[in-house]
Parts: sequence; structure tokens; C-alpha cells
Amino acid sequence: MSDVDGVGTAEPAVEVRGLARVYDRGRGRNSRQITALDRIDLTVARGEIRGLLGPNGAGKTTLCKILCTVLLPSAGSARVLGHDVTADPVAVKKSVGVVFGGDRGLYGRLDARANLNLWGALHGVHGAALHRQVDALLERVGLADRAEERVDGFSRGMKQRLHLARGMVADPQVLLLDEPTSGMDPVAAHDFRSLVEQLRLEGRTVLLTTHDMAEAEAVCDQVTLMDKGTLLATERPSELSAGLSSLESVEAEDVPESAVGEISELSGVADVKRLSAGRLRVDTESSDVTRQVLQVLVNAGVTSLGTVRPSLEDVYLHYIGRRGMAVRS
Ligand SMILES: Nc1ncnc2c1ncn2[C@@H]1O[C@H](COP(=O)(O)OP(=O)(O)OP(=O)(O)O)[C@@H](O)[C@H]1O
Repeated sequence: MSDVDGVGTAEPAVEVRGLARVYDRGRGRNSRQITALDRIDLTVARGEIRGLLGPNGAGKTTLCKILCTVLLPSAGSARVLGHDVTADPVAVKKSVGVVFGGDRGLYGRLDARANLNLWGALHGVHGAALHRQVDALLERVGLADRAEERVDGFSRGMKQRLHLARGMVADPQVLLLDEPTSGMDPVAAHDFRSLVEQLRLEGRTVLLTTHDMAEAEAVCDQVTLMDKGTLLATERPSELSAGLSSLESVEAEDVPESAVGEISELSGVADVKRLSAGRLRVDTESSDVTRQVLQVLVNAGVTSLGTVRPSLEDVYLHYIGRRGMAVRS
């Protein structure tokens, strides 16, 4: 089977093999090389919403830049819908919409509609088709009633929503969203999640870079954890945590102090925390230790207790530590 431009529809949306990118930093004797991507392999299926999680400097933006052809790889290959980013950048550009965080690339003196018209024209969309597309996008990102206002008067969140519309103006099948909710208030971030759901229903592929665990857990089919230019793991948010048998927790209510002391002394107990409303949380290093903790609690007469699967946040902490983490309640 092949699609209109002759590329097989079975091709993944994104296929990266042995991809490396090295930057030269500094000059003369102080010069050194920074490996931003260290020979990574990554496949994103068509229609998938894939999260890319990692701290600052993990290499996420570098990967997005290579996938939208603004940066060349140092080694390896990257293909989008079967088109190679180095050999066929024009076809890649047609397939990809990009939204980078911040307000780079918007013209502050123009209104929102004019920004989208300009961007659409740059991507070969004109006339009535552009008009219809811009109207639909302004509506979709909640800026229809502000379309005639200058962008330099917009809040950060509004600019970010305009960025999203801009990324979609040429109707791309693959969207690269690099920190798309940075600067959005929680309501706007919630609306963003519904927008991603719509993109999923339309069969588009999204690569979503975020520091926000709750966001990744809510919208992504799979998440890839990344650190120091390498990929650490790729799983569905729920399975990432299930794979970590070393990360188990027990939560219980009304635990007497004596039992808390006994649990704290067990070897293999990683952490004992008092949560709100009289709840206690115990993190253990293995199922064996979890069983011992449960035994102590039962012996102490505690009746309200249970095991808890680690959250995506726990998994991130396990692999990467506290660097670069943000959690929105
Ligand atoms: N133009 C550049 N010149 C030199 N080094 C760079 C350049 N761009 C990125 N780097 C370095 O490459 C590494 C990866 O950076 P990158 O921006 O891809 O990471 P990131 O995961 O997107 O981080 P962030 O969340 O901060 O955007 C970092 O060490 C960064 O300092």
C-alpha cells in the first residue's frame, strides 16, 4: 500500500536510527564538544501521542529541531512519514508542524489573524482554503474573539495558543510540540489536553515534549524518558511504573506510632512519609519488603491499607532524579 506521494502507509510517523548530534562550544583552547544526542533509536507509530520527558539539556529540543529539518544530524538517520530529513527536507517540512515554547516567531505588531495568514502563506496555503483554516484554528484555540488584536498585547498563555494554531496552519500529519503549555494557566493547559485528544481522533501523530508529569500521563499513549542524550525507557505511562518492581508503596490510615517505628527499621524500606488526613505512605524496594510492611500493619490492627502503584512522577524520579520535573496538580 502507498499513499499519495509514493511512501508506504506502513512507514512509522517518526523513525530515528543511530541519531547523533554534537555541538561545538567555545573557541580555541576552550573549545569542547557537547553530545546532545548519543546515537538514539526511536520509532513513533502513526496516530500515536508520544511524550518525551527529561530534564533540561536531555536533548529533546535538539531531536525536535532535527525532525523539523532546522538542524542537521551529526550521524545516523531520521525519517518522518518515510521522508529522510537530510535527503528530502522539503517533503519532511510539508509533513510536520512545529510548536516551540516561548514567543519566538510571532509578529507582535500584527494581529493574531495576520500572523496565521502570514504563516499559512509561507507554507503554501492561500485564498479561501487559508481563510477557512485560519477561522477554524482561531476558534479551536479559543482566540476567535481576539483575532483582530495585536499579539504584543497577548498574555503568555494566549501567545502559546496562537503558536499551537500556527503549528497546525498547514494541516500537518505530524506535530512536534516542544513545551507547548509552558506559560499557560491550568485552565488553558486543560483545554490543551482536549485539543490533543482532537488531534488523536483526527489520526495525527504528536511528539510532545513536556516537564509536566500530569500532562504526560493524561494525554500520551506512550512516554519516552530521556536524559543526557540517551533514551532510558519507552512505555505506556501505566506500564512504565509496573515494570519497576523495586518501586512499591503501601498506604495506610491510622497507623500507631509504634508500627511506624517498626516499619522505619525494616531493611529495604526506602521512605516513610506522613501524608495529609492521617495517611502514611511507605516506599519499599521489593515485593518482599512490601509484604513485611503489610504484616506489621496488620499485626498493629490497621484495617485501612493497600498497595499503590508508583506514579509516572515516581518513575521519573527513579530514573532521572528531581532534575527538570514539574507537576501540576
Ligand atoms: N546551539 C547550541 N550550541 C551548543 N550547545 C548546545 C546548543 N543547543 C543545545 N546545546 C546543548 O545540547 C544539550 C541538549 O540541549 P537541548 O536543548 O536539546 O535539551 P532539552 O532537553 O531540550 O533541554 P530544555 O528542556 O532545557 O530545552 C545541552 O547540553 C545544551 O546545552
